[in-house]
Amino acid sequence: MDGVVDHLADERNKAQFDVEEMKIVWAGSRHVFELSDRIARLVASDPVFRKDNRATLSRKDLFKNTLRKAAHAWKRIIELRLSEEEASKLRFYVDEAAFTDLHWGMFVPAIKGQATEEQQQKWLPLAYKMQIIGCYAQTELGHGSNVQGLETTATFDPQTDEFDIHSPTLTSSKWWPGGLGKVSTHAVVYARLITDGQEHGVHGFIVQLRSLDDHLPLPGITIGDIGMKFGNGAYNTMDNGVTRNGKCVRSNVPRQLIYGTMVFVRQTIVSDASCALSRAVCIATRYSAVRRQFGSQNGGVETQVIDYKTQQNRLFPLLAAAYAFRFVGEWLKWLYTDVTQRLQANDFSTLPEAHACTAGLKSLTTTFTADAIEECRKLCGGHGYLCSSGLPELFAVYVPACTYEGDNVVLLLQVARFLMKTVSQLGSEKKPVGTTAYMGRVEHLMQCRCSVQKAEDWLNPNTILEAFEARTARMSVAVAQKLAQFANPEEGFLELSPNLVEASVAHCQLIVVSKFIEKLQQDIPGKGVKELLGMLCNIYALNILHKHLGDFLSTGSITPKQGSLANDQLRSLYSQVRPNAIALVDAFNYTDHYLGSVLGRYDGNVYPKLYEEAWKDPLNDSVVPDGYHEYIRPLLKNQLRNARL
Ligand SMILES: CCCCCCCCCC/C=C\CCCCCCCC(=O)SCCNC(=O)CCNC(=O)[C@H](O)C(C)(C)COP(=O)(O)OP(=O)(O)OC[C@H]1O[C@@H](n2cnc3c(N)ncnc32)[C@H](O)[C@@H]1OP(=O)(O)O
Ligand SMILES: Cc1cc2nc3c(=O)[nH]c(=O)nc-3n(C[C@H](O)[C@H](O)[C@H](O)COP(=O)(O)OP(=O)(O)OC[C@H]3O[C@@H](n4cnc5c(N)ncnc54)[C@H](O)[C@@H]3O)c2cc1C
Repeated sequence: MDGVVDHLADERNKAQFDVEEMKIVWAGSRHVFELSDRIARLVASDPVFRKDNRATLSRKDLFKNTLRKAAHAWKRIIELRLSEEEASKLRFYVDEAAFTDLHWGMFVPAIKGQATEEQQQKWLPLAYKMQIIGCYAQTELGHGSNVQGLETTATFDPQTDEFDIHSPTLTSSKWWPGGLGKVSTHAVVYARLITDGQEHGVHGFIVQLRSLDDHLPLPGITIGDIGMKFGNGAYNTMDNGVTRNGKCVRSNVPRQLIYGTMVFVRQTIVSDASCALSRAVCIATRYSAVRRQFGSQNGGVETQVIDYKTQQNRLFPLLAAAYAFRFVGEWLKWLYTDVTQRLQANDFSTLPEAHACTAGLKSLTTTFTADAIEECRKLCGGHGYLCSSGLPELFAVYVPACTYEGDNVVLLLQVARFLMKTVSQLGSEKKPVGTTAYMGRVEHLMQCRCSVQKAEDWLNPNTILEAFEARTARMSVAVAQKLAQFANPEEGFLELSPNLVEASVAHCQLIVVSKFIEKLQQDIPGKGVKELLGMLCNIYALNILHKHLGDFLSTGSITPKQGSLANDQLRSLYSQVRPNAIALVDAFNYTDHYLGSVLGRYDGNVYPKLYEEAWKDPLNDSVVPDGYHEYIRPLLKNQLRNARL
């Protein structure tokens, strides 16, 4: 910040905690912090990675621009001999959805997780060196959620020792896979395996799509892009493909390993939610401290909008959620590592819980984050609607996360099945463990009473936990009892699906709250860091309690008076967090390049930069617009003539 006026300096001076230590907590470790910081600066200082007005580029220019950046990123990765961790951070900070996300995020993990040793030895070195580019081709025009309903077939031909991959209908065309449309040379294609005329369910097959010489589709394969998507720039940097297939190579793995890839990808999506959410919150918080409206006394300065309690009530729960999602993401990563080690040893016992946790938390965090980005846009008033705020593009890129890698409602229904199974096994030999261990105390949770008598009693983590556990246990048992009244359980499941989804949401919220509380039990160094995190944890939990008061009251988990005290405590927490708000978003350590927002600039110098940015719009290239002579001038002349008549 040398030589630059910091308009947010007063705000930064108010902080009551050690921001540098909080940066380490946010990053996860000093090593990750230092690595991220170095790579973020490297990307920000490279002119090729500049984010040149993506919103105003044509689809073709946008796409070519993305190819250019992806090629440059790879060049830098090779030149600088970056490690896998550094390379992945570099792609993250380049911040442009591209085929590489799918190559590294799905194609490589699918091979690692599902291919045999021999197949890995053949394909992984090629993929690691990007001598082939891969995508993940599961979804078809006719089926996405219903994986068992996929129509593409893979028929083994013993004569040629090959699989014949066939899309027999229009609806069996692979439709949506990222990177497939224009770039990928290979794909992991999901198809129904047929051998000796017998079906063996859906499996993944590595298929070469394009020639490695001239990039033309191989014989029998038709490929293209599926067309423009939501938002002008945004996700349109990505080619999403449609293809109908011919022949291929081979694979045959247990079904559970296919599941392992989905568990992995959903886990990364949860971590990504905390990134997208913190980015939007950083923009809205900094701008809320810069923006002033009303409240001027005797010609003095007006009130910073961040000081309005309504602004705090909308913004601070989002800030708290960013931290909450960060910590639950860390835990989920641990869970994934654990389940992977078990799968490798043929132990599938923890897979159902890992599936329920990743599916549920993917759903909870992406739904919340998509809504929160839009809320941040509104928190920035009119200027939030400008592309230069960074928020419209962030929303457009982010919102499909509610759909891809499993529609969020479909995923919550998976959690519901797991919950119902857990409830049905209560009282049997099989004791609930892990995230459902609380169900083991169901008798207590069905009748316990919340002890809160005054607002501060809500600061006790055990009180919060028990209220959340009681709410979830009671909702789950109530819906299980209703289900039991149906002669046909599947019919009951369909009929009661809205209640089941609500119970699943409650269960997932409980996981996030409990993982935040567990985080606070760790040794966290730095002046005031733990205290601030404690406040954020309480805001996260009490805001949910306030927003879902109906659940807590209807299950009798708390009384109306206790609900009202929780809200009083929330307001008090907002006042305590307020002086720390800017420092709490500084702890994300985002560069201005990554934020891509005039409103969220580190130095808070918003107005001159907004003005400058506006003049860069191509519409301002000429003072008199194109079309004046054709459409405006004749109109004005006609009006003149009419007026004279
Ligand atoms: C690229 C990496 C992502 C990085 C994120 C960061 C992003 C940053 C920038 C963003 C920019 C670009 C990135 C773009 C990324 C886009 C990626 C998108 C990729 C895709 O969308 S790929 C397609 C994904 N498709 C789905 O997820 C389909 C959803 N459907 C299903 O998962 C399932 O079929 C189901 C609905 C869950 C189940 O259906 P069904 O009832 O038919 O059940 P099954 O017969 O299949 O199963 C029965 C049995 O199995 C259990 N089970 C199901 N799934 C799993 C699992 N995953 N793991 C473990 N167990 C599973 C199920 O519970 C049943 O058990 P039971 O018999 O009851 O005991
Ligand atoms: C940007 C983007 C990128 C993608 N990338 C890839 C990729 O790389 N590879 C790939 O293979 N796929 C990809 N997809 C596809 C994606 O995985 C699917 O779109 C997703 O799984 C949802 O499936 P669907 O489209 O069939 O939705 P549908 O299942 O048709 O959903 C439509 C509606 O029906 C509801 N619904 C469906 N089933 C049920 C049920 N059982 N009970 C209650 N309600 C139900 C849903 O909640 C939703 O409201 C991508 C999609 C997008 C948007």
